[in-house]
Amino acid sequence: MRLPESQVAVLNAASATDEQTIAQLAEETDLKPETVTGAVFDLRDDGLVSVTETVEEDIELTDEGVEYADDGLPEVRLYRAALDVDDGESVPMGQVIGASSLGGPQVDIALSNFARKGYGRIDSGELAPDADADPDSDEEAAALAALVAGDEVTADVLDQLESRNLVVRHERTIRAVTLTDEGVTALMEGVEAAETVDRLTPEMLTSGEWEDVEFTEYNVEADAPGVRGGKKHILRQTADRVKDVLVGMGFAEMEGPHADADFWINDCLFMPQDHPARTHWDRFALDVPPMEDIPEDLIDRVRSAHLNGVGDDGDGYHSPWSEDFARAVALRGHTTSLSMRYLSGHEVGELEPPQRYFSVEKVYRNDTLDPTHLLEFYQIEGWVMAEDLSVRDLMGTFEEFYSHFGITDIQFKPHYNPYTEPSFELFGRHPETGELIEIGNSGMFREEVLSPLGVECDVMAWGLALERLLMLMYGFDDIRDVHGTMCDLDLLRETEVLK
Ligand SMILES: N[C@@H](Cc1ccccc1)C(=O)O
Repeated sequence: MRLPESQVAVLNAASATDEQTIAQLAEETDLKPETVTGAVFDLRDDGLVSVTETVEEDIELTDEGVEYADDGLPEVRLYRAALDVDDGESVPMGQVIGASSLGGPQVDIALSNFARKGYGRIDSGELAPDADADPDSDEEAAALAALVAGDEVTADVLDQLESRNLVVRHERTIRAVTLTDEGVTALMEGVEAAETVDRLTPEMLTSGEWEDVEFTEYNVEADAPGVRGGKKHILRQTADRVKDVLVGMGFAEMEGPHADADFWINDCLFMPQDHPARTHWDRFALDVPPMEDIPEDLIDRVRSAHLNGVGDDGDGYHSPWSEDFARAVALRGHTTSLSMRYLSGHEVGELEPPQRYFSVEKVYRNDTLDPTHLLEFYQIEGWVMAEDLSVRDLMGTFEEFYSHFGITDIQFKPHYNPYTEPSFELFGRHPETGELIEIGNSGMFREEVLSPLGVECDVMAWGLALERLLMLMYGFDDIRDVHGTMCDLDLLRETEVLK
């Protein structure tokens, strides 16, 4: 039998009784591992060898992990320093930190693990080490040492180390190769290397030799470095998908300014001017001239709703209402400003029911960045204007919308908004953590909102969080996995948004 040279080498090196890995065969044949892999696949396809694959996990200490393995965990060092400073009593934190020779971010790391791991209490600037704590039996320290020594550690402590970024895990496919009976027979009958070439050269072309050579077959299964081109961010891809779904449900898209007058962002929504959300704590005010282009008659009707309410038995806020305040420009904290612009007729003229509109756009809030909050995020805004709408219509719309994303267990909770009545929040269950997370807010616009806008029928409306939808779809639990410097590149590269 004639086979390509690399296959002959592998076949000779393989054994019918002992499994050999690609690495072992590469060593024995002096071929590159990828060449061996290619040869092995070809031999397997010809029935001459059999291959079993197992996935193994490689655990590697990060630089920080190596450092702690050498110098000790920061919390352990802090504990020992606390004992040194004072035998078991409570001591000022600054003094202990000074004595511990911990510096920079390690201080925070030490403090945050100190109490968690039972090394003592931290109380108004004092550290009280627990005399009974035993740093010598610190599980995490022991696990780091075991990993350095190449020993096994339990899954629990490994998870802990991974969550502290002290280790990273990689998966590796190990292929073990043995000769089949046919392989043994072929070897006994004699296997010779056929001349094969894996590339065409100019010389072969000019000499005409190319007509006679045997080409190595392509091995499309060989391990190869991944090629990564640019691609749309999964958030953007999901936004596009949301737009497709909503257009499919009969909605038209709204557009409008990111920086808008408070009038559209808040006043039209019957948000009292002294509402806490309207202070500089929550919004990003802009130092730009006030907005001129607001219909005067609408301003009059909104002012009157705030002062006196609407209808015969209406009631307003009876507190001052300032037009200057309403014209001031800020970054929108929700895209309900767009809904106000459209419902008022200011954007596309007066609208006759039924109507459906949506937007998938950015909003800005002066929140504190954490795993579920960003300062800028995307809202899926929407509303339906029609006669005789009910909360049942609203719920049904959400059920239909989310079902397009495979989410079928939405929960509803009564809520309060100054501009809707009734109102409710939407929750979805996180596929990994099992937690219920808030994914949106909604309701039926109240009379005080609709009447000044000149709308005479019902309007149901909502604002849903696009990033939260993504969390439910892809199971990550920190929004910073998809944004900013801490993002999870593998997640961003590998996640495919279904069309
Ligand atoms: N503006 C609300 C969402 C909402 C829109 C319309 C009606 C009711 C609620 C928010 O940002 O949370």
